Amino acid sequence: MNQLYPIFLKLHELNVLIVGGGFVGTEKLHFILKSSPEAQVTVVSKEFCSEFLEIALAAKNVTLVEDSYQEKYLSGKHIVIAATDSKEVNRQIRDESKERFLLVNVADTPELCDFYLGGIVTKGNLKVAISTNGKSPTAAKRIRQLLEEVLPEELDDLLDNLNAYRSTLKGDFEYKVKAMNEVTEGLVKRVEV
Ligand SMILES: C[C@@]1(CC(=O)O)c2cc3[nH]c(cc4nc(cc5[nH]c(cc(n2)[C@H]1CCC(=O)O)[C@@](C)(CC(=O)O)[C@@H]5CCC(=O)O)C(CC(=O)O)=C4CCC(=O)O)c(CCC(=O)O)c3CC(=O)O
Ligand SMILES: NC(=O)C1=CN([C@@H]2O[C@H](COP(=O)(O)OP(=O)(O)OC[C@H]3O[C@@H](n4cnc5c(N)ncnc54)[C@H](O)[C@@H]3O)[C@@H](O)[C@H]2O)C=CC1
Repeated sequence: MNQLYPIFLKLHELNVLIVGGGFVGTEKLHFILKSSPEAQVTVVSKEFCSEFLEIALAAKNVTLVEDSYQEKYLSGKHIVIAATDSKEVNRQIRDESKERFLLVNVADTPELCDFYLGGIVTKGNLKVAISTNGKSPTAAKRIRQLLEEVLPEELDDLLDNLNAYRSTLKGDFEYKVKAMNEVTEGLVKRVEV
């Protein structure tokens, strides 16, 4: 059983540190920005690969620091992603993050992660996050691609309409729950064949 608990973070209001601007750092930044284009991210790396720079420089709130990792870079951060190619440096980042009670992801070592990044599908206001419990990141990618294709764009109109209806409802909480459940009943009804 997958016992991870997903939460939806306001990365445009939190400070993320990524250490390592190579292949893995690029992948992580790409998917963070795809889901949260205004995420506030600082990236510390000895060097940055060209794909990384392309993505980072086009983003709104990404700050680059060309340096070796030092503990001082944890200051003011909420979330840390260690993506260097050195196990020792990744371990140091993890240990120093834990001392500060920061949430940390070590891309190459699931056992050292407080959280995993997942496959993410966004359709307007709807967001679906996919986790395979670290069993197969490639499966998470494929399921993400599948859902991106099958979930209709109109789902966002549905959410807008439901939100408009919700704000017209007068009455107590119980009444609102009943009204919202009634109007959405058709969404989960099996189609009779
Ligand atoms: C545990 C986790 C920790 C974390 O990184 O957060 C982790 C760990 C590792 N990934 C590895 C490899 C690959 N990762 C991907 C892709 C993705 N990896 C992502 C998440 C996660 N990867 C977390 C678990 C998520 C879950 O529960 O499923 C995704 C979903 C999200 C994201 O990265 O943003 C993103 C797809 C995004 C998308 O497309 O939507 C591909 C495929 C590809 O790139 O095409 C490969 C190559 C093929 C393969 O190995 O499967 C390795 C081996 C490294 C080595 O051998 O050196 C490890 C380490 C290990 O498992 O030991
Ligand atoms: N979780 C995932 O999705 C995946 C994880 N991995 C693992 O991730 C690790 C990183 O691999 P790559 O990104 O391909 O390596 P890479 O060599 O492309 O990038 C490493 C980056 O870390 C930087 N760096 C190294 N030491 C540093 C230090 N002390 N301070 C700051 N920056 C430093 C380098 O300058 C470079 O930019 C590998 O151990 C690999 O096994 C690999 C593939 C997928």
